[in-house]
Amino acid sequence: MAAVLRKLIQGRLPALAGVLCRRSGNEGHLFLNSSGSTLMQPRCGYSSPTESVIVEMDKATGVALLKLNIPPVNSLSLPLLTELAIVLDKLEMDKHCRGLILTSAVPNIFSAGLNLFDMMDKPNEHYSEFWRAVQEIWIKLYGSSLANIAAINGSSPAGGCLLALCSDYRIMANNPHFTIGLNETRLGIVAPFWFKDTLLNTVGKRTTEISLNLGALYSPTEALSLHLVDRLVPETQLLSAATEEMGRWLQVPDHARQITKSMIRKSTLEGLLNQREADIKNFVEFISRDSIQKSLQFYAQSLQKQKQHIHPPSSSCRQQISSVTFARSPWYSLIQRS
Ligand SMILES: CC/C=C\CC/C=C/CC(=O)SCCNC(=O)CCNC(=O)[C@H](O)C(C)(C)COP(=O)(O)OP(=O)(O)OC[C@H]1O[C@@H](n2cnc3c(N)ncnc32)[C@H](O)[C@@H]1OP(=O)(O)O
Repeated sequence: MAAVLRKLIQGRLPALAGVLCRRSGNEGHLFLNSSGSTLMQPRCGYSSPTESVIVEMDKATGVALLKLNIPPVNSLSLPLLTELAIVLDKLEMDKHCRGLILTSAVPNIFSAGLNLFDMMDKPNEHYSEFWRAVQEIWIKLYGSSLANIAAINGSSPAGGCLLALCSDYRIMANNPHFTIGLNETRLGIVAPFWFKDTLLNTVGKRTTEISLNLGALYSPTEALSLHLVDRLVPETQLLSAATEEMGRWLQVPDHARQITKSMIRKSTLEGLLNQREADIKNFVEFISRDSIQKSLQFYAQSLQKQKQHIHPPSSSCRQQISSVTFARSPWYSLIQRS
């Protein structure tokens, strides 16, 4: 099987070289680097030095529960992305690990998406390093050989939604106060093509068109109806539901599931793998523009102002927002006030 997977990556999926390939046996794990050469990796534990990524490994089932743990909102900062990348590599290398459940240790928030302050008022070198780290996480999660289930236990805008979209299956806590979606346009920024492709592969073209253009954030019920998530459960049952669902995925032999997953996601992954440097250059050029910086600053400030001055919208006001939910959008609040 190792030979089949290696051939698949080196030959038929050349651009996926660098995405992990696993093999059984006593000799450890096989990692194919971007030049196609093999590196032996020792087996290791999953400590994250700052505890910003907590991993609880169930040795009996081979399922790792990974909790993001950066209060207040699990924003994806450069240090968090770096730690997450290390943990994901370790899990991928562990031959006992077959499945990953991604969730949050922060109450009511899955992830607030990319850390706004990593995209503001920084030198271009920082933007470049940050964006490479964002790309890396997407490549590792979307290209993971593990069965991957997102247990979405809170709001999940923008990059937070992307994390969830990388999973094979999404279960969300059915709490009407939570929202999920790619809301980038609401910040005056643009979801990159690989964010768009990940959404497109999940919900189809028409929903992608509406969601991305409007920067829509959806309630769990709306997200379910659009197939942005696969199932809703009461908050208290989220982890047991994710564990039960994982059992279904692990009934399938790993090699068959992994090759099938590669086949389905290959072209999307190649879209970025073939032009990573150009994508970084594009991001740096875009994010460093004065107009974009002003937009982000305004957005970050309004998040803070919202907390200081604005009460949550009344239920009648929320109903008016209706199917495209802009709840929690500082822009919406500012429009309402003016
Ligand atoms: C060519 C391509 C170009 C560009 C592509 C770039 C792509 C970007 C994708 C992204 O992910 S952009 C980030 C988008 N994220 C958001 O819009 C989320 C904004 N946050 C919220 O809506 C809310 O904070 C929340 C629903 C997540 C949580 O609400 P709540 O529990 O009420 O917390 P607060 O709003 O009071 O926030 C607490 C604290 O956290 C700060 N914060 C919130 N989000 C972020 C963030 N993304 N990055 C950094 N910091 C964030 C917020 O300002 C508060 O800070 P305090 O100092 O006031 O405590």
